[in-house]
Amino acid sequence: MSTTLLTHDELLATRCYIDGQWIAGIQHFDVINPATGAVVSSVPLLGATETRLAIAAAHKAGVSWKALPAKERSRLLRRWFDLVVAHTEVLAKILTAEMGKPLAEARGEIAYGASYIEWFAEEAKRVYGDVIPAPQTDKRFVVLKQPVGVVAAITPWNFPNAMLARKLAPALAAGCTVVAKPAEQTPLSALALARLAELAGIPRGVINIVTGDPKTIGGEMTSNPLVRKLTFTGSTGIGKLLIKQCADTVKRVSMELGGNAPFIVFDDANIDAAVRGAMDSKFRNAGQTCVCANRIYVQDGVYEAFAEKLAAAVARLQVGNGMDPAVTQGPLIDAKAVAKVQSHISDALAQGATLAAGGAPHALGGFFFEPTVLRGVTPAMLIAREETFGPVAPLLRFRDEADVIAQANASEAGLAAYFFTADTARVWRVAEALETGMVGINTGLISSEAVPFGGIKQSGYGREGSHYGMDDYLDVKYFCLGDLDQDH
Ligand SMILES: NC(=O)C1=CN([C@@H]2O[C@H](COP(=O)(O)OP(=O)(O)OC[C@H]3O[C@@H](n4cnc5c(N)ncnc54)[C@H](OP(=O)(O)O)[C@@H]3O)[C@@H](O)[C@H]2O)C=CC1
Ligand SMILES: O=C(O)CCCC(=O)O
Repeated sequence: MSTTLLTHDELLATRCYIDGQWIAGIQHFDVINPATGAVVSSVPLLGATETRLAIAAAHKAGVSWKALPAKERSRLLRRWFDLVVAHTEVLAKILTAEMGKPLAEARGEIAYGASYIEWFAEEAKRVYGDVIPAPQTDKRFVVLKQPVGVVAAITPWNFPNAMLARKLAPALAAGCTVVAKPAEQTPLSALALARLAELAGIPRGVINIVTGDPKTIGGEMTSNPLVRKLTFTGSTGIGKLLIKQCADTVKRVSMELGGNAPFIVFDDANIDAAVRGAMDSKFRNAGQTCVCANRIYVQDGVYEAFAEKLAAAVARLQVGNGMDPAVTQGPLIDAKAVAKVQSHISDALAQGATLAAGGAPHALGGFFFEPTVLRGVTPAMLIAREETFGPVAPLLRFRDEADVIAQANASEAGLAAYFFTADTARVWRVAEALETGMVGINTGLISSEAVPFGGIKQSGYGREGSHYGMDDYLDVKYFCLGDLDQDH
């Protein structure tokens, strides 16, 4: 593909994207770099009126978008994928500037987000129906899959590119059109993705991005009858609110909500591998990931060795501005996030836990926090009950398999779980017993475009990625063909 690449300034948005137009808006809000406090850009503060216009545009565009041959939608998605990959460096810099994660992780996120676009460009061509053998000879039963229609998408700040890409790509592949609201802290990655979609030739109105007030935008998205589906990634509290708001118009809903992942290290585990897994799972994105290890259970026999090795690995993390190539942990997203981490640590220390590493705001100030390891954590402590969403590894001790499974499952959340063991019989037993949508076995990294990402219990429903990910954007229709030959 020989397209001239857009520059950083050309991809750094100041406007929203509605019906193929870049809208300036009357009021604006600043996007702040969490590492420096500097203003990265300013984007429109839009509300219900503009959201309604975007929904109408998506509805209109849906007529021709769903009528395109799947192969043509696939071709456009593939072109978009190529453009995203070609712009990796610029997109990663915008992402790090607005969100704070280290540049290497931001590059990884761009590749990860793009992988969903590539995957669903391929899946677009494979939306198969079904023919069901009928119990009567004069009937035929046929099942067809059709796009849901207009989709509203609300995404969080922790993966501002990938969380949107993995909603947009299957929706578009299925023949749906989308109105998306990115998090206020990180709208720039979303708008940059839309700019590249425009460049790829995805028609006007198919993707619309609205930035601004969450309550009024969310209110319009959930009440407007033209919206047939809401897909949300974010906190469990806001997810529950949006489910209630969608009830009046009976919209289909997908929810990727908070987790409280147990990470279990059995006596027979390879301890070095378990430490690597814990570093990946706990400290990726400074612990601001819904699938992060949140409760690390270590069996009696290896507790001391694991705690020592984990504390040593944590001490090697380099905290600082994510733009610096040496940095491996950026700032937290905001002051509220720092306060939550501090409150979890204080509560644990007050109840008898001890520090094996870190434990305080980082000397750099701002939203930087020391990577922390807490020993002697118990199930009663706040840190074991709530999602911390920060760089703190709480170590709990356990006796045996039955004990740890009971503790791991004693949570309202059910997103991800991890365990490390060398015992193959235990692999099946524990994987089946854990009450989560995803289980990592001898690994701390489970995400891929090829797998169904999602939770059970209060972590939500719906799946993103893999062929299951298409189902969230398709309605099933059944045809009953009767009286095949009326003369007989
Ligand atoms: N599952 C996950 O991946 C995530 C989990 N979390 C959890 O949630 C905690 C709080 O993070 P936070 O950013 O406040 O998460 P939120 O759930 O508040 O934010 C996620 C998205 O929802 C939007 N939103 C907020 N309120 C409304 C509303 N009333 N109607 C419609 N949309 C709304 C936000 O918009 P705006 O930014 O404009 O407020 C953002 O786009 C974290 O500490 C973490 O525990 C957070 C992010 C992701
Ligand atoms: O935190 C999330 O919401 C998603 C985590 C990123 C991933 O691994 O897919």
